[in-house]
Amino acid sequence: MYRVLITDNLSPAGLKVLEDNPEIELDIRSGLSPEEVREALKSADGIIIRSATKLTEEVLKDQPRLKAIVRAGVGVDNIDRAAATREGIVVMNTPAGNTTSTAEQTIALMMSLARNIGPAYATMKEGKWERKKLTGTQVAGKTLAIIGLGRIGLSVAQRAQGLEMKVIGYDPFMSAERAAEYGIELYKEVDELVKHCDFLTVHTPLTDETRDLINAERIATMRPGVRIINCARGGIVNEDDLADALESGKVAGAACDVFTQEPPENRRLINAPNMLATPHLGASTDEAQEMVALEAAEIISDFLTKNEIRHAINMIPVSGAEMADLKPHIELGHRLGLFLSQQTKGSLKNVQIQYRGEVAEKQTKLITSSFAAGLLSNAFEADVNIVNATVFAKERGIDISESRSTEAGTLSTLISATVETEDGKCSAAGTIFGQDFLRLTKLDEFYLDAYLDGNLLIYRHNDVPGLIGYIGTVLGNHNVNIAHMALGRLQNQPGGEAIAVLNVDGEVPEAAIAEVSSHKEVSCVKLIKMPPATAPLSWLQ
Ligand SMILES: NC(=O)C1=CN([C@@H]2O[C@H](COP(=O)(O)OP(=O)(O)OC[C@H]3O[C@@H](n4cnc5c(N)ncnc54)[C@H](O)[C@@H]3O)[C@@H](O)[C@H]2O)C=CC1
Ligand SMILES: O=C(O)C(=O)COP(=O)(O)O
Repeated sequence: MYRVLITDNLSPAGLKVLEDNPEIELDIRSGLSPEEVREALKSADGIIIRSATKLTEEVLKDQPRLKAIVRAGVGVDNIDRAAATREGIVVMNTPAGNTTSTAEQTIALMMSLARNIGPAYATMKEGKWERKKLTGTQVAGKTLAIIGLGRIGLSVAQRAQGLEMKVIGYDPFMSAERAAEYGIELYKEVDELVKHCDFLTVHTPLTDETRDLINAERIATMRPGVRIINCARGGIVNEDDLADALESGKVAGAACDVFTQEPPENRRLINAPNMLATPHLGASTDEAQEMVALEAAEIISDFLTKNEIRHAINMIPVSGAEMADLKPHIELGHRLGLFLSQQTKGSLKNVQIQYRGEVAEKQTKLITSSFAAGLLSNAFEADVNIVNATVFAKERGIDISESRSTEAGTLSTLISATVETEDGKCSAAGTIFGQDFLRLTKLDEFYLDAYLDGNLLIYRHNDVPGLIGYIGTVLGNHNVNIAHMALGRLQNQPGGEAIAVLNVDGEVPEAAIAEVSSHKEVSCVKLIKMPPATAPLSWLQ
């Protein structure tokens, strides 16, 4: 049974999907302190949040059970993404469900600013009738500047065009041709754009580049009487600079749905003249909430029960069907990594992985991550998995590169890995027989056909008669049963160097290893421990 924690208000439609899933148990709590969220997460496989719950590094640290965070909405700035990745937790969101509602909120705020709806209502409540003072401005024929032409920005553009506004925009990731298809005149510089508008709205995420994007310097270059709207994230428009500009009258009106601190304790901006504020209501419609809740519920269920990764922020997305197809390859990658971690000595420098044949057409990045997880799994106390392994490798200066060729060799699929340490190089290659029989097909320069599970006794030897009998007798004397044996000869030639990989049942006593090593034709004896064939990866069930 998977346990899903929900700490923010989620629409009943989404809750029902989860309640109806027999594999999921819900833990719904709200108003938790960060410490309480941390405690509650200890017994959760996944969590669904909106913008109120803050998943900081402290909250996410040491949460071995937690596998996924789903944000029922767009913004993930309340989640420490780097910390989640390090802890091996997948972060996913529901990007499209609240686009229309947030665009409508932006238009509603723009119209309210244009027609002084806020002060008109407030003064009426006070018993006043101030018609002249509250004369507004028409939006038709005016220019709206949109910064950030993503889902919401474009949706605002379409609506504004319906209101007969001219729309200009800035987005470094949008081409002028594509902007033109939406009837938007694209500016190359934000500094130029802000000079040419009557209304300005921001629809970017909050990043290092967008923090304080609208500041005193840029406001100074704007048309007098410009009106500014922020329905994206607090901090994209500098709050103090906006308050100054409202007080001076340079900005005729501003509307914010989002704030650097929510709820805002600093009331200066809220109390500034001609300021309209709403408490982060962009996505708060029945329709948007139902859509994001349903999608969040599906995402967490499909992730936990089918390994599907949808709308991931810190990983490559993969559908359930793709994951089912990838599963044996991910297992093989992991086992090759685990195998090589025990074969090599000295600190790791770099790793090269080569994908050949059918596997080269798949999401090899995930297989590489899985290989890295296997390679590093014995090196860390923390759980190393497909989400965090390459981050750990990078942090340790281990360079992992991959190459692909769809041209098949003798095997239809082949994953080969070479690990270089300060002590030298070691390589191994593997394939999949049938659906999911994993095989080691090459070890250094020796071709063979060995299992990749259980206890493997490996030794190098000279290819002489009688050796197999000797090894069998030694192991037999120590009550060790041989389940499978694979031999590989250098260039497949008799009488030269050879390697043996023996699958043995149970442990091999030190004395047996010493006896095998003592044979004059034998060298490099090693016992490698692999998981049983039937043990799936804990993060891939
Ligand atoms: N008020 C509310 O309740 C809601 C707020 N939001 C917020 O609205 C914002 C936009 O959301 P979506 O349109 O869904 O995201 P999106 O990812 O579709 O669009 C963001 C756009 O910003 C652009 N961008 C990134 N850096 C930029 C920069 N430095 N300058 C100009 N453009 C830049 C990107 O190229 C992209 O086109 C997000 O911050 C999101 O958190 C979203 C939903 C509800
Ligand atoms: O989706 C977003 O980015 C939002 O800002 C909506 O936030 P909410 O889910 O309403 O707390």
